[in-house]
Amino acid sequence: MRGKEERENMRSDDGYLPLFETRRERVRVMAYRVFATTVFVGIALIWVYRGSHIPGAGEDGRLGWIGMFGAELWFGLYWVLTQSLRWNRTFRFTFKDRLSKRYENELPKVDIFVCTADPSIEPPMMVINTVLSVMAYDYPPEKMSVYLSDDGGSDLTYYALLEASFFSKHWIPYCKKFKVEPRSPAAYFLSHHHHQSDESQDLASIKKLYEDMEDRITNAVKLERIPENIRLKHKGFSQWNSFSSRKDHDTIIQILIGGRDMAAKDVEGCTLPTLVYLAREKRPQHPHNFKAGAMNALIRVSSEISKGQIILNVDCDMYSNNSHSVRDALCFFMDEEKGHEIAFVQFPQNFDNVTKNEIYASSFRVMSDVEFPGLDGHGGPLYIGTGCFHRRDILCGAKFSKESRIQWRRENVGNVEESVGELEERVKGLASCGFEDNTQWGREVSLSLSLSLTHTHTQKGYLKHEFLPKMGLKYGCPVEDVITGLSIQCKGWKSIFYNPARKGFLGVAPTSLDQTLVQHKRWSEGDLQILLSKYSPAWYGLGKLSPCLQMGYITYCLWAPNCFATLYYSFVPSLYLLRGIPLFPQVSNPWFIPFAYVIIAQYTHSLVEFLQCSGTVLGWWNNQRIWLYKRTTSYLFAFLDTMLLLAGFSETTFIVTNKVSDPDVSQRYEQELMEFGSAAPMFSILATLAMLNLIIFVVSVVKRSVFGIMDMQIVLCGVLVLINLPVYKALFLRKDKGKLPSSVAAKSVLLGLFVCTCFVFLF
Ligand SMILES: O=c1ccn([C@@H]2O[C@H](COP(=O)(O)OP(=O)(O)O[C@H]3O[C@H](CO)[C@@H](O)[C@H](O)[C@H]3O)[C@@H](O)[C@H]2O)c(=O)[nH]1
Ligand SMILES: [Mn+2]
Repeated sequence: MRGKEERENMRSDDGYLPLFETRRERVRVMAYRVFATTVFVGIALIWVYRGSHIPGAGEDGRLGWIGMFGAELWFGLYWVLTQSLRWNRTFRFTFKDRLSKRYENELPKVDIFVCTADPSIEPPMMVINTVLSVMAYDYPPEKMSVYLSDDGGSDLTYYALLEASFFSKHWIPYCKKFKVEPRSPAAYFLSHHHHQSDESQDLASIKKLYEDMEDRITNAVKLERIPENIRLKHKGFSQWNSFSSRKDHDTIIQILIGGRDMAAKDVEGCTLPTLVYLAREKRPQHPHNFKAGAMNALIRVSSEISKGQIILNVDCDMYSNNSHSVRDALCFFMDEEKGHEIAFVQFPQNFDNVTKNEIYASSFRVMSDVEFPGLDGHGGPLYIGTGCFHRRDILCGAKFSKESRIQWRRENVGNVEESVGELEERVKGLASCGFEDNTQWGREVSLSLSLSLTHTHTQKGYLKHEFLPKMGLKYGCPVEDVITGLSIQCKGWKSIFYNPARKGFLGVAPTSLDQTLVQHKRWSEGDLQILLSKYSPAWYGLGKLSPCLQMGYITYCLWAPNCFATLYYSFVPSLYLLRGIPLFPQVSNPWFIPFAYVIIAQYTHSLVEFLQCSGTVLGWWNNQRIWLYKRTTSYLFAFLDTMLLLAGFSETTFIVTNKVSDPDVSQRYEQELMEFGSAAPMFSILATLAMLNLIIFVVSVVKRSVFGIMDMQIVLCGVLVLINLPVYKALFLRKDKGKLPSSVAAKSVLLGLFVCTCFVFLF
């Protein structure tokens, strides 16, 4: 691989060795650029053909033709945008040995934020496995603090964390002794069947401890309450005495390990990382701003307890799979030459429950292996929420200046005399829901919100805590992460994408079609809102981001509007087939060549790219299906909802993804059987489109002699039928609970027939 890549800064002239290295592909990128140019010529020829062959007024198919022209213009222009992601792939490599040689005694403090929101769909056992995995990082424990933000305000989650704090005293020394990977106990026990003999004794006993803890927690979860004896033993539970509901309660905070009192030691006598539970105050009349609100409360609370200069954020389902990730991230931040420009280091989102052929396209392979390295070549990837290291000062709004260098100092925060109890009382106010009124925290995303917010900085606590120019994560957008990262990059900061061979984080991907589509609706809706907001990469980013990075952002922001061209393509040519009106050139026509070339070249390229990202052929095919489904449902709904939001008829929501599923749903997931199981409106759209194409395909095959001239239209219709096979199965053949209900079957058949009949006879 090496010869083909250009390697930067191996060693500068003065003999200085950098902490990380950057490699850019050269040969491959050049080859790709040539290929892309030929595809572009093809696309341009298609446009020329469409533009020069529009049927005259009154002729059959004029409207349909103009629509095709519109769709192909859109597809072509969108394709141009996506080229930015493939133009300059860049890969990063770290030198952790150099880091420890130079800085082992001056490593900065790191605060780790884990967010959870609902114990019923984010089980406490999963949450504490994530917490334990990050507590066990290979990093000086006295410099590490782990905060769990619980938007569910659940005493069950709190109880689980309390149990985890005891278990960590055994788990962390065990991990260090045997250099365990991964350091999430559940994942470790699952993957470790073989082990050395001297380890097996220890393994058996630590496993026993874990399972006992698991029993206690799952029992409490089943009972939905904490056993009385435990409740009485730990004073922390008293904070739930005044609790009325998860939407209405005081701040609950508990420093379980550490803080001022560094007495907490593990069984080997080593210090443990600080561990804090936080459920910020919630009141029904106060918008809580979802994850962004939780993160901002964490930023403030941690600034009084530990004030780590580096902040790592993970979702509660994303355990650390690599105990060196903190050191990897620091290699970027602490690099003497380039480190001071870097605002955040984003790891890819990987999942440990993706099946071989990823039926819901949830592995994001191409995104992690192609698109994000591509963005990294233009100034840095997007911030995508979990698995991201930030510099605290920048996350809080620091401006970029070329000269500024970072001081990696260890600060002692607060008053050393203060007891843990006093400290807890003091920081409670920082997590109250009124704290941010009249401050710059999370300020405006424009849209509807911007008008109602004022920018005065008069609140006392605000000034007192020196948060004046600081802001944190942005509110009002369902993808708080992307918009926050964008605003940081617009200030001139760089970001880094780091994708090591041993994955940094592993999470839980959705296991049903419904969840996948809802998640993508949230994402595409949020991205579209960004495009229309004050921070639009198109306008606001002008001159602040490199043009290629702007294009990269816009590709994601245009997910939602993408629905129209795809919807059009997925039924209009088929309907015209029924009427015998051709919308594509015949095979014998020279204009057929650009169509054939673009389609074949693009699909071959996408397949090869997917295989190079270690996917399977069937996985690629499944990806195409989900691509179609997202565009015809999630994106459409996201577009409509955004319009309603703009018109002031709806509010931003955040539907948390379910991380547990019934055993039979899981079983079908393992078998890669698509899970429908409800009559959701999105499924009706999918089923109707599928039925429509099936009906037309059958009719046109039967009457093949009549329609023989329209090969491309038949092929398109046939491919749509082929890709929809799982839908037909779910409509008519399956008996299990994951099938489509018969009401959807009836509706889609009737609607399909109705549309076809109307089209043939009425127009
Ligand atoms: O009111 C809320 C809602 C969510 N969360 C947490 O936010 C995280 C992400 O939620 P999830 O339902 O898992 O959404 P995903 O679509 O998987 O999340 C991706 O997309 C989100 C933006 O849409 C980002 O916030 C996430 O970091 C990113 O991983 C989870 O840990 C939740 O517990 C909260 O803390 N408070
Ligand atoms: Mn998630």
